[in-house]
Amino acid sequence: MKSFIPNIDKQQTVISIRGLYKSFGSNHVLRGVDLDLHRGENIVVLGRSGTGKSVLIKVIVGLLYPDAGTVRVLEQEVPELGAHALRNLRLKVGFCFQHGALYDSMTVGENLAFPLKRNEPGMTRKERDKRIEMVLEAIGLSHTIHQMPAELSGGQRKRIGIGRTLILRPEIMLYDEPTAGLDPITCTEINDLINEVQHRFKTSSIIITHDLTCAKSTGDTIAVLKEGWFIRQGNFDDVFSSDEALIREFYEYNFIQ
Ligand SMILES: Nc1ncnc2c1ncn2[C@@H]1O[C@H](COP(=O)(O)OP(=O)(O)OP(=O)(O)O)[C@@H](O)[C@H]1O
Repeated sequence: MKSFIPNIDKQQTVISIRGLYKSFGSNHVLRGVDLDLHRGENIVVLGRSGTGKSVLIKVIVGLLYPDAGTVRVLEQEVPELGAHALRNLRLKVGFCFQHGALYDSMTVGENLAFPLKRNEPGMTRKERDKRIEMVLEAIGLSHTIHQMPAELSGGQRKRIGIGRTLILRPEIMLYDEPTAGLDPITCTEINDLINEVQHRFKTSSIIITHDLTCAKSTGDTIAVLKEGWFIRQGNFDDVFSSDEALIREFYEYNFIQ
C-alpha cells in the first residue's frame, strides 16, 4: 500500500466523464463510462487487454471523438475544443508512453530539452538547463544526462520517459502500462516514482495497467473496466475484498504475463 496519504481535493475534479460511449462499427468498446479524477488523486484503470483502456485515454486527450457522453478535462469540454485549444490542453496533460518513446539519437539531456524547445520557445538556455536538472534529480537520474538511451536499462528508460513528460510541468499525468515488461524490483521502483511524482509535483494521474501490484501501490482509487464500463470503483481493498472471481481473474492474468 502507499506510504503517504495524498492530499486529494474531493471538491475539485480535473477530469469528469459521464455516459461515455465509443464504438468502432459493431465493436461497442465503451458503453456508459463514468469517471471522476480529483485534484491530487491517482486513479488506476485496471482492465484486461482489449477492454478499451487506450480508447478511453485517447478520448480524454481528444485523439478520438466520443459517440455520446461528456468529457470534461480541466474545466473544458474536450470534444468541443478546436485545434489550438486542444494543443494548449494537451500541454497540461502529460502522457507517459509505454516504451518511453525516447529519441535514440539524442542524449538524455537532449531528450528532455526537446519538448521544452518546442513548447516553451521563450525559455533561455539557463532556464532550460535548470528545469532539466530539477527533473533529473526528481527521477534520480542526474548522472545520466550525457548518456544515450541505448546505454540505459529498461527501468531507467521508463524513468526518463516519465521525466520527459514531467518537464512541461503537467497538471495531469497519464501513465500507459508503466510497469509492463519490467522485473519485480524495477516495478517497485517505478511504482514508488509514480507516488513520488504525485507527492512532489502535486499531479493528478490516471494509471493504465493490468498489474495488480502497481494498482495496489499507486492507486488511491481503482476503477475496473470490463465489458465497456467500470464495474467497480473504490480503494483497492473495497474493490477486491468482496469479489474472489475478480481478483482471481487479474492474478491469473498477472501470472500469464
Ligand atoms: N482506431 C480504432 N479503430 C478501430 N478499432 C479500434 C481503434 N482503436 C481501438 N479499437 C478497438 O477497441 C478495442 C479496445 O482497444 P484498446 O486499445 O483501447 O484496448 P486496451 O484495453 O488498451 O488493450 P491493451 O491492454 O491490450 O493495450 C479493441 O477491440 C480495438 O481493436
